[in-house]
Amino acid sequence: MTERIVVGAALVDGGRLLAARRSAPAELAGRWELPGGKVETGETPEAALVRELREELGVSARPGERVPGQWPLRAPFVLQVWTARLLPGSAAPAPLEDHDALRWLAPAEIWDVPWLDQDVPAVERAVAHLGMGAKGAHGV
Ligand SMILES: Nc1nc2c([nH]c(=O)n2[C@H]2C[C@H](O)[C@@H](COP(=O)(O)OP(=O)(O)OP(=O)(O)O)O2)c(=O)[nH]1
Repeated sequence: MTERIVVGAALVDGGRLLAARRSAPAELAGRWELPGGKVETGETPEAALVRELREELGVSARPGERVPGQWPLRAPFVLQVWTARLLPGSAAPAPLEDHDALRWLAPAEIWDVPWLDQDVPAVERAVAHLGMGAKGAHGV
């Protein structure tokens, strides 16, 4: 089966990472994820990221670099993560679709939310990549 990419944004502003709580489907609702979504045919992951952040959060964002690695989701999907920043003049993020809460997490708060299980390694890598690791914060 051909792999399909879900892009997740490690959206950072003021040294904090945005986490979004899913409102659907039932098996994912209440858990936290990196905002994003499926890359469509003919679309680059970066373009998908910008589109999804506009649709889901109402923001104007620019993608940064890819966080190395990819993480398996329900087949055929795999999660890839890009860093992202809000463009000057962007609206503040709002949970317009798919989510019912948003939080900007400071480094010491990254593990305060129940991330989707499959997102945990991706968030770990993103946080390390961004230099946001808080000593002793995870699993202690
Ligand atoms: N956006 C996002 N989706 C994730 C993450 N982790 C994870 O397991 N998923 C799953 C949830 C969904 O089954 C799938 C992404 O689909 P989605 O519903 O967000 O994407 P979409 O907006 O393109 O949705 P669709 O209407 O085309 O189905 O990947 C994550 O960190 N971010």
